[in-house]
Amino acid sequence: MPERDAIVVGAGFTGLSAALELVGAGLDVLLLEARDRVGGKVESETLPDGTRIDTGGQFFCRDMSELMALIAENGKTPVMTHYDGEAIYRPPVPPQQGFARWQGVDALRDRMIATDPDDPELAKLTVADWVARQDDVPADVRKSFLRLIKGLWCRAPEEVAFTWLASNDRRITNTYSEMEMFLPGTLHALADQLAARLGDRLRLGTPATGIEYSDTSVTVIAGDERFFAKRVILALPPVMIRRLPFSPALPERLQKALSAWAPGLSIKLQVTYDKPFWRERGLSGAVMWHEPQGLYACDASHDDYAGLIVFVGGPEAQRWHRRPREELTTFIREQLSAAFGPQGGDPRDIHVRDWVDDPWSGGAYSDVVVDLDARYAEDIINEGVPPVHFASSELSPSYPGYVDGAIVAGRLAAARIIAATPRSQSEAGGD
Ligand SMILES: Cc1cc2nc3c(=O)[nH]c(=O)nc-3n(C[C@H](O)[C@H](O)[C@H](O)COP(=O)(O)OP(=O)(O)OC[C@H]3O[C@@H](n4cnc5c(N)ncnc54)[C@H](O)[C@@H]3O)c2cc1C
Repeated sequence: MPERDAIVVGAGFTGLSAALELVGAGLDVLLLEARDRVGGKVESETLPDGTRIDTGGQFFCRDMSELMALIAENGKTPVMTHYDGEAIYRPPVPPQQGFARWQGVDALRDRMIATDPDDPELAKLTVADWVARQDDVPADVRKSFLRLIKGLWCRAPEEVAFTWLASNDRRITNTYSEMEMFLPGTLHALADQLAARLGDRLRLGTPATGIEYSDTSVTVIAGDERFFAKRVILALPPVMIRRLPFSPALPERLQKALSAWAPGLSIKLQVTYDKPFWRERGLSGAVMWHEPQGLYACDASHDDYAGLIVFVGGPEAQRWHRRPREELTTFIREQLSAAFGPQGGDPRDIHVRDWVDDPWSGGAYSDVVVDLDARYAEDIINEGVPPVHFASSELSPSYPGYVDGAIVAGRLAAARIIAATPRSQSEAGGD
């Protein structure tokens, strides 16, 4: 049987970045993807008016250097997210009070980041436990912080492990808003462009259904087919890795590390209007909901397209996932009408992408650690069991949970394989 240097499973930004890096080093690589498209949690759809929209990952900022470089290399030009004007707070508060509240949330985040990772007092706390202990902080700031966790990490703060969140946040170092810009032609189009460089090294519609491994080789089973390689990178989020059967079974500590994670719960809605009417009223289009918790809206207009994105995260997303779609769109119309007046509740179109329990992503925006005993889960997964390697945005040393983190994680996993591959071999392969 022909044995490749490496197989990469999963063609999100992690897998695409890993595969391109390996090909660049001259290795013989095959990338297997379950879906009939690449991009993973970066995907797109076309609205009835012909506008292509990102229904998954979309935004970035100039601090995210790997993604910025990739965008530039691929000849794409970002547009700035429109933030001029006042944000709306729901229920309403005077803008200055709302701003002060968010400054308080930022300070609380800084306090979290500054905690000692080795403090045994913190080891068994959930995020909600830790916030409850910050009793010198005003109650509305603490509530907004919890709202942020639901909206950004898409799980109840009563579940999320505090030391994991603090460690995660230490690696998210942007000074500009992470939603500073986006690509008008979609970020997903960039994933397509990367995939095109792989040619027939990419196989779509080929879900891995099992992994067999020894010290020196790996077999990836995909239904009736078997693919052989010296090494494999499973470029999948932890919740998706643990669905795969391994033979022999993974070491117990690795199984425990993989089971420490829960998928995020999120729904992304794209609400299209005839024009960005809020701008005429001096509004930015951003809406921060204190209640219901886990909702956030921002302006996603560009060129001739006018629209808002509404994110629903955490328990609120779980609740709507179980209800009929029409009830969700009615609820969103009501929320936007309450925020912007009747025009807000009368959009031209509402597109809904529900990521809760997604069959190939598990959830979104990323997996989070909910096992309070799993302090070293990321290190253990990153070690892997060579020749089986693991990579995903969640496991990145920078911007975990973001597309930039996925690129970094994929390249790092590829670097481990390249380092372990004899030099003559990596020089002999490739294009
Ligand atoms: C709604 C939403 C909004 C987001 N917003 C942003 C944002 O604005 N900015 C930002 O930076 N990030 C954002 N993110 C997060 C970002 O998209 C992810 O962190 C990143 O794309 C993850 O990349 P990945 O390659 O690690 O994982 P994934 O994208 O999950 O890729 C894993 C791939 O593996 C495939 N797969 C799964 N199981 C198998 C199998 N058994 N066999 C073969 N293939 C398999 C999947 O189909 C998928 O293609 C958002 C995500 C979502 C969903």
